[in-house]
Parts: sequence; C-alpha cells; structure tokens
Amino acid sequence: MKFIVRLHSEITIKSNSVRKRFTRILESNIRNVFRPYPFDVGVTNLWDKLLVNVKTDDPESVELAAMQLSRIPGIEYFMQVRQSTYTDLHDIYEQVKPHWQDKLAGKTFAVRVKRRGKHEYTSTQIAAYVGGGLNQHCDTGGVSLKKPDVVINLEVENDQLIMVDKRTAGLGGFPIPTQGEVLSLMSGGFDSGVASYQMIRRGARTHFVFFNLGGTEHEIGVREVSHYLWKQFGASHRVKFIAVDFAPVVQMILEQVDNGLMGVMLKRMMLRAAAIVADNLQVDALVTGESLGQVSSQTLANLNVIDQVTNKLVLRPLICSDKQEIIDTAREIGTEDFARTIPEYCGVISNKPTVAARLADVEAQEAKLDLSIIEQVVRASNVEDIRDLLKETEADLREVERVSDVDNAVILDIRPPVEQERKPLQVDAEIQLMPFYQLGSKFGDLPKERQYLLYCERGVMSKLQALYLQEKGFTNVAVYHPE
Ligand SMILES: Nc1ncnc2c1ncn2[C@@H]1O[C@H](COP(=O)(O)OP(=O)(O)OP(=O)(O)O)[C@@H](O)[C@H]1O
Repeated sequence: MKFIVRLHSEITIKSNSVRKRFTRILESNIRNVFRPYPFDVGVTNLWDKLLVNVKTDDPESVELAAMQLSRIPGIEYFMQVRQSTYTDLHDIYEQVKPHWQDKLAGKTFAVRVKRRGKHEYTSTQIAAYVGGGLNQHCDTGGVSLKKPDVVINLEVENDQLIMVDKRTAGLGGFPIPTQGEVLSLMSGGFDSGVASYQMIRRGARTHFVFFNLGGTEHEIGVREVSHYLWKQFGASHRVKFIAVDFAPVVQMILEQVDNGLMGVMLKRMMLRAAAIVADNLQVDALVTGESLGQVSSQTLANLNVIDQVTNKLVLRPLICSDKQEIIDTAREIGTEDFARTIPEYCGVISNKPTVAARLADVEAQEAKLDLSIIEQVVRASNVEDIRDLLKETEADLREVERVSDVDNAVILDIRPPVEQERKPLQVDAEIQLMPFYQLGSKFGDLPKERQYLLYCERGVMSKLQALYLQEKGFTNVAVYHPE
C-alpha cells in the first residue's frame, strides 16, 4: 500500500535549502519510526512530497501504518493511494470505474482532479470525462458538484494516475529535531504532558525530567506517560528520562521555609535542578506546563520570581491556554487517562500560598538553606534512555509471578481502551476489562476469593501494577503471560 505524504505548509514556504533539509529529516524520521515494525517500509523523497511504500496489503498493518503517519511531526496530510500509469483519458476512466462503481450505488458524486505536467487536457476536462462516464455506466445518484455524497479524488502527474482512497490530516509542526532540544519538566498532570506534546509536535527533541517528591506510584505514572508521549509522537529520536529524588529538598523546604512561600520555593529548586540536568545534556531550554493564573503559584509575579534562578530559556507553551483546552488536547493525544489517575504527592502545599512572592523575601529565606543539596540530588540521579524506561522497571520486578495457565482465574485486561478495542484478547477464559488507571480505585471492589491475572501487551505494565497491588496487600494477583 502506498501513501503520499505532503509536508506541513510552513515547510513549503521556506527557502529551497531549508526545505530540502527539513524534507530529508522528515524522510529519515519516517524510516526510523517504522524500523521496529514487522513489515518493510520504503520512503522516496519526491521534493514536494514523500512516497511511503508500506510493503504489505494486510488491512490491519495498513491501518497501523496510517495511524503512525498521523503522529509524525512535520506532515500536513497524507493520502492512501493507488498509483499506476495510464495512456489516455479513456484509460483513466477505465481504471477508475472498477474501483469506485460499487461505492457510487445510489449516491451523488463529484470527481476532483489535480494535474501536474504537460497534457492535452485540463483537470476540468479529465473530471468531466471520468464523471460523465461513471454517471452513464454506473447506477449512481447523479453528479453533484456542490454537495456530493462521495468525492473521487484523482491526481494526474505526467503519465501517472494516482487514485486517492483516503486522505488523513497529519500532525502539522516540524520534523524533530529541526527546532533543537529541550528538557520538559514532567509532573504527569494534564499540563506538563500537553506542553511536552506541543514541543515535540513543533519539532523539538524533548527530554523529560521528573522530580520525585516522595511517591513511588507517582514516579511509575510519570514514567508511563513520558514513555507514551515519546512512543506516540517522538519515537524517531532517542531521548533521555531523568528521575531526581527530590525528597531531601522537600524536607528542607518543609522544615525551613515559611508556609506561604513553599510553592514558589519548590519551583525555584526544580528550575535550578532542571538547569543543571539541561547543561549536562547540552540542552538550551526548559519547558513547563504552567498557565497564567491557573493556580496560585502561576501568577506573573510568582513566575518572575521563579525564573530568576536560571538564565536558561524557560518555555511555557500553555501560558495562555484555558484549562478546558488543555484537557481537550490531553484527550486527543491520549494522556487524559494517565493524568486523571496519577497519584500526586502534595507534600509541599501551603495553607495560604502567596500569589505575589517578593524576590527579596524569597532570597532572604533561601540564604538560610543549603543549596548544595540541589547538585547532590542531581548527581545521584540516573540518566535513562527512554526506550529502556519500562525495561529497567521490568528488571526490578522479577519476583512477580507470571502465569500462563489460567485455570479458574480471571484475566484482567489492563490495556487502555483503544488497544482493547483494536486487538481484543482472544483467550478461552473469563476476561474482564479494567484499564490500568482504574486498578487503584476498582481492584478492591472485585470478589476477594477469586485469583486475578493482569494482562497487557508487553507484560511490563502488568508487572508494575501487580507489584503495586501486592504492595497494597492484595495477594490474589499475578501476571498473565501467554506462552
Ligand atoms: N514533580 C515534578 N517534576 C517535574 N516537573 C514538575 C513537577 N511538579 C511540577 N512540575 C512542573 O511545573 C509545572 C507546574 O506545576 P504545578 O504543580 O504548579 O501545576 P499543575 O497545573 O499541577 O501542572 P501539571 O498539570 O503539569 O501537573 C508543571 O506543568 C511541570 O512542568
């Protein structure tokens, strides 16, 4: 199956040399993204478009390929096409007819043609010839140019006929990493996930840093959502994930800082630490999910005080977004469920947080603190390759029992609903759907006398969650691992 990929319009208006470079990068990104797939994918650079040849006709694989293309930054739209050579107008009609006649039964239709190259006929003449022929020889509801039920899109380029089966919108933005590298401060909530996505989409290679304030479950959630974002939208490039144990910093703030300033102080510490991590990675900018006025720490006065700790550029892609817009985007990109269920650790919450911190007050309090602790916690952190994020956690979890024989147990399919629908689990056993983010609130309601086997695609998330439930005292849980 072939796809014609059109570059995002902002790329096409660039100078020839920039456009050439961006197109080459997009070409290589598409190759990289498809590398792990079980089918071959060829990419040909045709200057104003890319031809992506997915070498399989298996409908599920073709659908998967289309879904993947819709998530690669830098693409305006792509078309699933059939490409052939033709001899004359009548030949075009002859090729179009068998493909479309069944779909036209009783329907009004229009033929739309784009033409490139030298021909004896205009695009309108091609459309009229093909449309007229179909109308005469097929059982249609007639031609309707204004509001047709069916649109037949054709492209004629020199001696090539391209029949468009389906046109799909791309992500827009720029190919990674044409816009450099950034380090995103990930808390796992709605905002930082959406802010990271926006940077990836705009073409920045986006690394992740997480400050663990004291909750293992929080860290598991942030690892999962960071890995998800990378896999979905940024998988053409390796990036790093850094989890910093921030418990000592939190303790210092709780013990030594005035209640009202704790929030601002914590953010200053995070920016300081993030700037060191960014220097180590040779990354120029930090990204946060802050939005003006959303919470008390996010006033102009406070953001200004927070930013004074670093001369690194701090980007806030969501600064003018409304919360609902952010949640809607999170839903579109698939991070909403992660964000809703991530157990946040709220150790540093002031009773009466200040909305207008004064730099002098904050600096006076900070003068009493031992700021070398920031360097210490960063030094103690691990820089992980995002591809290994779930693997490494897997290594830690060997002690969870893996079962292939279901017996009388219930299999809990904990994959996200989209995956459950796309590839329903086929096992001769009792299966219950419970996406992983519902386990915390719903597992306890299940009948205690039954044994539960958690199932996910790679067996990593199921292990993490099984361990988490076992830690909570549930002994009737293991991992389902089909042979
Ligand atoms: N534990 C953390 N680790 C890394 N970054 C963090 C952490 N907590 C907050 N941040 C960063 O600071 C930003 C503002 O966080 P804050 O908790 O004030 O607001 P929020 O609206 O809850 O953000 P979010 O929805 O992203 O959790 C976050 O978007 C994120 O970029």
